Amino acid sequence: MQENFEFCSVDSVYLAQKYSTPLYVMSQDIIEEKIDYIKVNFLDKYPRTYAYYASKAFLTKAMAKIIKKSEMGIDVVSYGELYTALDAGINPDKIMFHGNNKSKDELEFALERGIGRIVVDGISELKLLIELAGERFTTKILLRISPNVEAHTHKYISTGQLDSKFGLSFASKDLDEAIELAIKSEHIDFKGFHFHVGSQLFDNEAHVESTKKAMELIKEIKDKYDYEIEDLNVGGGFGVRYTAEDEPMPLEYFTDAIMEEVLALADKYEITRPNIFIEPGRYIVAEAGITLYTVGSVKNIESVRKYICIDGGMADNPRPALYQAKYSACIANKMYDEDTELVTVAGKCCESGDILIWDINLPKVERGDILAVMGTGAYNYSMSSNYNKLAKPAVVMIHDKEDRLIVQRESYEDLLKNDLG
Ligand SMILES: Cc1ncc(COP(=O)(O)O)c(C=O)c1O
Ligand SMILES: N[C@@H](CCCC[NH3+])C(=O)O
Repeated sequence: MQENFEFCSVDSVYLAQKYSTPLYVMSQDIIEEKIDYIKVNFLDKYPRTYAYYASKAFLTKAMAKIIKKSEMGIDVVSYGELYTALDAGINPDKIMFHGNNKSKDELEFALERGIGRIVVDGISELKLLIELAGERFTTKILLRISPNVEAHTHKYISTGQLDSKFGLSFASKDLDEAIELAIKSEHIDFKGFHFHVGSQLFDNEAHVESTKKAMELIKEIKDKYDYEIEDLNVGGGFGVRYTAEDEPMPLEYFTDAIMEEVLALADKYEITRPNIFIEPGRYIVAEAGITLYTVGSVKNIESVRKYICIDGGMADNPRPALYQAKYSACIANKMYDEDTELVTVAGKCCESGDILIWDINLPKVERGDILAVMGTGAYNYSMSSNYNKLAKPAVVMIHDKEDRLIVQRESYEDLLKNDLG
């Protein structure tokens, strides 16, 4: 009897038949293992440390509920993410609100709901927030700094360099002005700084360099204003394995190095060690997800390339098109076939760039086979679109070998529901 690919002990071909394809499959067990790892290797290891899940990586009500029952807080960047987190019952105090262009409505909503910390991205946002807070609210804020460091990753997911749309540039006039304003304003409670240097990082240099700069800034503020900075949020960015060539480092390679700097510099500068926050997104969910597709057309251009075409593509996973991201995959119903051939996995959108995987060895593929793409838990569902009027796939959650539909497949009525004709 032929054996199929199992994901967390559940037959993936059975899932494809039960829920149809394309299908996102997430594992609650893997997500909880990752959260537990953060707890043991960071939160329990160092006092006054906090972890916030960067919900842009993957957010549904079921995911928010997993975070709610963990020790973690949640990072949101829009009204939509904030609304989802609150709807799932997350305590507003455990929400960190980010974004490089928060609207007046978003800020007002955050103030009214008593969101834990607002990460202010620039001087104009700070002024707006102070005005909105007025006499009615006092809110805790962090200032996002752009520490002017190079992170070794794709240009589009590098965020800590000088020329960046995020944060207040390190050692700039705007930053000096923002610090002074934040300290003097009675309507906000200035807690500290945030930086996020980039995503899918395999080395810790950018984090360490930025930590040094932030600690120096904290000392300068103590000297100049006799003001004690309490919080330092060092962002996320911890890389994961997508293919066998990737060599991700364990979380503590980043966090231990950051804490080492923080502790040494707090001693050296004779300042109180700040509370340290991290914000992992991809690290928690990427490897907890797979996507299942059905193979349709198979096209062989002799001596050039063999394409296998699937029923999804850049609409459900734009990462290969955007960042030349690489993925591994298998034919779920031919798991143990040893006779393989080199093929290219193409999506069904009307774009030549809609290629999910260039060059992968797979067993002889035929129409109707099920392709399982690994490591799609982060920035796939959350970045999906309806391009070519494709309906967004369903999401299934596996927990203790049981499968549960957590997001329904979009219907064609859904696609037209806001279209007034
Ligand atoms: C402010 C902020 N925090 C956290 C993250 C999470 O990053 P990652 O998914 O790489 O951990 C991001 C996204 O890159 C971000 O912009
Ligand atoms: N969307 C990006 C990462 C998010 C960056 C957010 N600052 C990716 O898929 O790799």
